[in-house]
Amino acid sequence: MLELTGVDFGFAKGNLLFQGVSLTIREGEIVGLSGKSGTGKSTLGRIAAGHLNPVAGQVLLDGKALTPGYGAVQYVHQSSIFAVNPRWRLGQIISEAWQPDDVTLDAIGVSRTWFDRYPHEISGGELQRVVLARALSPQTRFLVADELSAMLDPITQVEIWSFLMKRRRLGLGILAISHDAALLKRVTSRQIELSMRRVQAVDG
Ligand SMILES: Nc1ncnc2c1ncn2[C@@H]1O[C@H](COP(=O)(O)OP(=O)(O)OP(=O)(O)O)[C@@H](O)[C@H]1O
Repeated sequence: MLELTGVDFGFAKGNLLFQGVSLTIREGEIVGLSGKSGTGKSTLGRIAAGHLNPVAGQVLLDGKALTPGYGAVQYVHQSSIFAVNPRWRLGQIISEAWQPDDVTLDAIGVSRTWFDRYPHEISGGELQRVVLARALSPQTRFLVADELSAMLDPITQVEIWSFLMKRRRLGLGILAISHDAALLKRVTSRQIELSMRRVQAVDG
């Protein structure tokens, strides 16, 4: 179980972006996170993945503090270009994490023919899929999917979410951050909304 308890965070001292945020994602659960632009959804997602430390509160994985560098919680952002080394070829970028099997690559829509190319030599949507493939190594137990499919065409979006829902049935927990209410309704079992300084349940 991935738990955030009483999390406060602010970029500037004395100016909190949000306060006392608690949320839980169980294995095999997809939780939706929505909220107005700038409320801190991506920031909360990065805290959940251990990329940022909260000012107060805790991030716990199975009741223990999240260990930096351990890949059990992966964060995939809408702007994948910032998440890759531009000097590395795509094959190297993916194999930094693991060697994905053909089933995973096909399901996500990643072609091995791209592996010799650099990040700027594929499209934004293709790069998004490469970053997702990299994030889904067998040791990944929770995925923070931050506007994961916003750059993708509707068919690819459906294919990727079908694959993620299969992985969910195998135990993957997902925090799905999105402005797309229809998508969240379709893929999540529970939704929460981040508004200034707090989080509240939308349903279930
Ligand atoms: N490194 C930073 N330093 C200072 N402020 C930051 C930094 N990163 C983000 N912010 C600010 O923190 C606030 C929350 O940003 P965040 O990206 O988490 O919001 P969001 O809810 O995900 O927004 P959106 O829906 O537009 O993606 C924004 O006002 C943003 O400008």
